[in-house]
Amino acid sequence: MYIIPKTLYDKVFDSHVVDRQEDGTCLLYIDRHLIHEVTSPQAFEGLRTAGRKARRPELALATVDHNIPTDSRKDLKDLESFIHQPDSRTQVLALEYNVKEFGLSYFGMTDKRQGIVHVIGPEQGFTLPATTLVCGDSHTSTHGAFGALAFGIGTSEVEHVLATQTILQRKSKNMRIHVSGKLPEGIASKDLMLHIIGVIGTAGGTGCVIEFCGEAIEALSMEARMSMCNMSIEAGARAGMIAPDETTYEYVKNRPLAPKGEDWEQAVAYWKTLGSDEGAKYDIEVEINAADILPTVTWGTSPQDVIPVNGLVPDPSKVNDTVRSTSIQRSLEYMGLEPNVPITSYPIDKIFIGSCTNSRIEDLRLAASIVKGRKIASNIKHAMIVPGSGLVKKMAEAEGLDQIFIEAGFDWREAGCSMCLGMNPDQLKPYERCASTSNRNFEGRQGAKGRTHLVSPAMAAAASVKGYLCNVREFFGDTNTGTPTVITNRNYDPSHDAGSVVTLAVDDATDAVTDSAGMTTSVADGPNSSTAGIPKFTVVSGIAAPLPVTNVDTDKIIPKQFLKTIKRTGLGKFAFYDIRFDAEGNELPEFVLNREPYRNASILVAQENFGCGSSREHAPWALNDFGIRVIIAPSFADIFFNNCFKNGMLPIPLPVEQVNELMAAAEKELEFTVDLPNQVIRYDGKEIKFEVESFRKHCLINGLDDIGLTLQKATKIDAFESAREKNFPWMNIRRSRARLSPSRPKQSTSGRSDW
Ligand SMILES: CC(C)[C@H](C(=O)O)[C@@H](O)C(=O)O
Ligand code: SF4
Repeated sequence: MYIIPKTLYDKVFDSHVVDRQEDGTCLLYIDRHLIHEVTSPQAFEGLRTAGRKARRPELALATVDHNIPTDSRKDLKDLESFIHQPDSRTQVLALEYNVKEFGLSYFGMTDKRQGIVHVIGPEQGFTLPATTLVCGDSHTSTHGAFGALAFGIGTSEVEHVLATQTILQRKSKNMRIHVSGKLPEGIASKDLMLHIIGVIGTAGGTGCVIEFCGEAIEALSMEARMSMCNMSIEAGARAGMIAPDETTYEYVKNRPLAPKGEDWEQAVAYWKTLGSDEGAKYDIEVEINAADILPTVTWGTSPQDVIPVNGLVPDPSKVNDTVRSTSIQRSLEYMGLEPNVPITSYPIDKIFIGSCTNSRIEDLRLAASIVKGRKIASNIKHAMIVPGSGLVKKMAEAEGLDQIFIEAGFDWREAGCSMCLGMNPDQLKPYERCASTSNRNFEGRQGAKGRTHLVSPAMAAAASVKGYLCNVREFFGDTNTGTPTVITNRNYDPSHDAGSVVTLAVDDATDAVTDSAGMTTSVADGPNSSTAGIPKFTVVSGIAAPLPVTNVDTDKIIPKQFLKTIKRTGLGKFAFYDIRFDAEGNELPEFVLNREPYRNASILVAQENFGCGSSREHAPWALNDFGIRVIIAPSFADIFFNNCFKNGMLPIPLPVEQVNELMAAAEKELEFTVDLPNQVIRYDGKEIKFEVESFRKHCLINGLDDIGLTLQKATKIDAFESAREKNFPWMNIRRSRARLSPSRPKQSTSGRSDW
């Protein structure tokens, strides 16, 4: 019998399908769910309002990371006095309240296992090969480094997963990025990934799951693989994946939540079958030669704006494409750069080593190996090291890395997202230039008018010493300063840390099943399976606003400071805040939505890759609240596209020529009618047909809440779960009553951090 060869992605996806509809929409089982304070309050509120419970609370792990200050916690008494920003505090307290009410495991601020969601998942062995893992966060792609299918979701989907332990998904395309050869000395996986994004562009992976493979990938450590998969989202992909191998098993083994004993043997035997089959088909293939990679930096305001560190700032006058040339011009103005000047000529003000891309122990070791025995340059105003988790911090301190950094002049911080997105006090001031190991260099990302250059940890460390972006490889041959020794102390084993020991009590298995079965009965029988929910969408007529800009990211649609709400409403007045208002809050007359008749637009016509970047559902909430119900563009970022449907909004992808026609009509202030039942846009006596998936159309027209629809399939989910428990016992997480986490702040109300 001929068996169709499958890719790694096909295998993991197919093994999680609970139900497949005729139009290809699948109900996928979710094995792991990470939760943080920013994208979850509205999801818990939704459950509460509908009287729903969390179906498998033990499969979720929550922590606080985005909002929290990274100041020393030595004097932390309570969250009220520690988190000064009221909205940030509210989100953190809301999570503490919610994890208790819904019975989820939680690492709060006094727990040393707290950290950035994408650092703590792998660290705890919560992330495992062959599993499906989601989080209301775009960088969930990080976990694909283990051969998991891991992707970011919106808040409505967080609610869906909590209620049903499943998610609605369509199969993405398979993309393979093969990296041959060996990475040259001093070149990190961050350089490689920035180079790849420069090659394929921020929309290059749209609609795809990327599999990274080849000699250079196999040689990477798990930390380095995580940095690559983490930034797959910056390449527009739904997820990034790397087939598990001995490096993976070695990393996972003995982690607190990793399978043990016989389960471990069974798990590894299964993981070994996951690699893509010989002859498996990929929709897109990209070949990269590792030897071509130089230390890479970004010069602009999109992660695709990369050059090798020895390169010159690009010259927009040399670019024929006018849209591209204007966008380069705008980025250069924002970044305060002159064309044709070496990127190394600009002094750097701040250094940020941290974020879910580069805050793991290996990143810190590399940075320490560069700054050891040196001092930061006099023009550096502030250099921060922000470990990704309390355990990374502890490990680094055990190795003496903190002392190396402190002696060099760095500020040694507590774990959190920190200056990666500036939702907390760590921010750039206007016009400050930062060498940052984070993943996004969008305008205002690290602070209003702040200027971000994305680099590897070694490059950030080198910039801290020189005071400007420089080639880290100079440090390798620099006899005055000595060759950096890479610190490779691997003796510290987090699984031996008392704070992270997990005992699996046999009787807990019964608890989990009873919980689950009890809940399923209640959701299937009670009012909780009601399907009424979102506003109905049939025909929308109105003014269409032209926004002829590519790569409109969700940071631009709704900047970070407005993500601190615990509601879904009221964001319309903040939509496009930074390009709609000046620093004093006055409207900028040139912005389209500030002009008549576009202030009353219900339709937006935009360009490629609309809604890229962060998974924040606040972006469609803000547009919806402003009055926009339809967005027309040549392409959309996956998570944003999904999020629109969950809110009764219709994103319409059309070929670029048709979008341009509509753009011209919108500029003439013509009214459009978008008729969903007939799938047609009418304007100026003309018609343009559009496609929409039949299930999504059905839900929009009838205003159906897909949680209610999914709950009607509870019997199928039950059957899938039972088979899974039997065939893959190692995938379960069973709570132990054995241990409570140490010292919690008084108001820390969570009760289930007790695996
Ligand atoms: C807050 C969250 C929705 C967001 C994301 O999805 O990426 C954040 O982590 C970011 O990096 O912008
Ligand atoms: S990208 Fe930045 S803000 Fe987002 S999860 Fe990672 S560290 Fe946090």
